[in-house]
Amino acid sequence: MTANIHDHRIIIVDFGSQYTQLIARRVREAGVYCEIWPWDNCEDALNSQKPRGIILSGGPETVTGDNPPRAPEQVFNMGVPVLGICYGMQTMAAQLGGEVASSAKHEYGYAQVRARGHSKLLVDIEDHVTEEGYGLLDVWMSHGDRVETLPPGFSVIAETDNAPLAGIADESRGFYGLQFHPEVTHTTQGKRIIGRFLHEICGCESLWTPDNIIEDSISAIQEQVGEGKVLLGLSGGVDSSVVAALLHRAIGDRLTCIFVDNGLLRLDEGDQVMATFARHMGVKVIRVDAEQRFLDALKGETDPEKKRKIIGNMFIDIFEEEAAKIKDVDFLAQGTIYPDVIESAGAKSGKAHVIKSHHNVGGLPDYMKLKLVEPLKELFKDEVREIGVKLGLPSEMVYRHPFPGPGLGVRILGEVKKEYADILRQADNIYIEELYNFKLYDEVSQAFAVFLPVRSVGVVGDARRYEYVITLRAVKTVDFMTAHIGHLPWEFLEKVSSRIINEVSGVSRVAYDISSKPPATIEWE
Ligand SMILES: Nc1ncnc2c1ncn2[C@@H]1O[C@H](COP(=O)(O)OP(=O)(O)OP(=O)(O)O)[C@@H](O)[C@H]1O
Ligand SMILES: O=c1[nH]c(=O)c2[nH+]cn([C@@H]3O[C@H](COP(=O)(O)O)[C@@H](O)[C@H]3O)c2[nH]1
Ligand SMILES: NC(=O)CC[C@H](N)C(=O)O
Ligand SMILES: [Mg+2]
Repeated sequence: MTANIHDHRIIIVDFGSQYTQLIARRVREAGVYCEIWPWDNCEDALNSQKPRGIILSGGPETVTGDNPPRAPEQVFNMGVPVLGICYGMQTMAAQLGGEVASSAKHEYGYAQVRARGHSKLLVDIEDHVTEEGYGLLDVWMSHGDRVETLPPGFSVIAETDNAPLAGIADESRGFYGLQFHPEVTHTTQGKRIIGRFLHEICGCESLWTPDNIIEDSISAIQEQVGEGKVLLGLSGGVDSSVVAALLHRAIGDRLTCIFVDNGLLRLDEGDQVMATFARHMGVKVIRVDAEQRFLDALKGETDPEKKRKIIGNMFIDIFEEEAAKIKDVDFLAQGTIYPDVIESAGAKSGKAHVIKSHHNVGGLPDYMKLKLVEPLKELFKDEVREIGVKLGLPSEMVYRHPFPGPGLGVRILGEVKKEYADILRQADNIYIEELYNFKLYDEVSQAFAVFLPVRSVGVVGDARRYEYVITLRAVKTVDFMTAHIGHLPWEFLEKVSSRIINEVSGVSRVAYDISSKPPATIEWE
């Protein structure tokens, strides 16, 4: 590799836009590494990281309010190009001597922008061309304020009827502002505009590719770990599996994985994890069969929160016991990914995080003195998946729906019993198998069956049946914080229902969960 993949980097200064992560996604997709830093805590990062360009995000505040968020002055003194988007453009204009005002005309949604002049940013990028030869862009807007007077040195590069200054630039300094949002897909030329800024204006090369990411993380791990030994909790989920594959490449048999079979896994999951990692990839995996311990600990407990705590604590106990058996472990690896980092740093840290802390290995006590190895902490989930495939993991594993650490424990309502877990495993397996058969698995974000410990009357072969209920759940979501129900076709649901009732003894009825989140959650407990 000639240049280091982190050398060509962009810093995104976050003013609290809902789309800041999307900006980062677009920059990464264009092959350029970037980090998001909040506007009031980005100065050290700007000084130490030497970005090749800076993007100022949008945000909910108004530039004309009292004490509005500001970009640190150094943003404009570093000699690198700056792209301000929406609030980012407004604050750039205000800070550099222009004027911004709240407008009576708000623009939300679709708008058509006329490109003016021939700015480096927009030239030859257009959806349509007017008779006079102006380029027209179909864009997405979301603002109430607008730039009224240009700062000295700036000219207009785009306009709409409502915002005569919809794009501004001082090309001699490489400063650009866009009132519309190039990061959203509704702005059809958005990718090209961002690519233009990164490659032609900032001079960034596309170094952020899966192969380079892998090569770079491997050398980073080797440097950090030296001759040390690493322990990893392997669940068979996407993140820990990719960490295992990376660490295995980096340090070979100095990696030990611990896979805990808690009796709350999906059908044959334990065997699959062992087959993939231990047999095919040659990774050292210790399988701890702890089904009975988990079932004993859960016996009689019906409260969802208490069940989660019992499961989480048992994971930690088992981890500690196993770690103590291995000599000289110095590091503990975790599958922390970039959204976890952003969420825990941001003001709205929380929900997703609290949920995960129930079972996460992050709860290990301090006295273990293990240092953390987190090779995925700069990556988004889709980047993690891409490098997983490159590392040779089976794509069914990499593109699997997420599976919560407490597993079937939160999908068996009330008390957990082995009998219930066995029924649920079979029903869930039929559901997932048919999702693949009908090519619907990738159409939903997460799908699973739930066991309801109530009985319902049925009739089979003229005989009465009085058995349990299985509910099917499927959701579509981007971030799992909110979710729509999956619209699965009736013929599919009919097939799954009939197979479950016919093939799984102990089930007399199948229902479909039609609750979105909020107000329901994705898991039932
Ligand atoms: N059965 C298990 N055995 C060992 N470690 C586990 C087990 N279940 C969870 N863990 C640990 O807890 C971490 C968090 O679990 P989580 O489900 O969030 O991530 P994941 O399983 O790696 O990926 P995914 O989100 O795709 O399921 C895992 O990365 C793993 O280190
Ligand atoms: O690793 C995890 N440990 C947990 O304790 C946990 N609880 C819920 N989930 C997953 O998080 C997403 C949102 O779930 P909820 O809407 O039920 O909160 C869904 O994807 C859930 O499967 C968990 N994941
Ligand atoms: N999306 C934005 O960045 C909005 C900026 C500012 N709050 C406005 O309404 O104009
Ligand atoms: Mg998991």
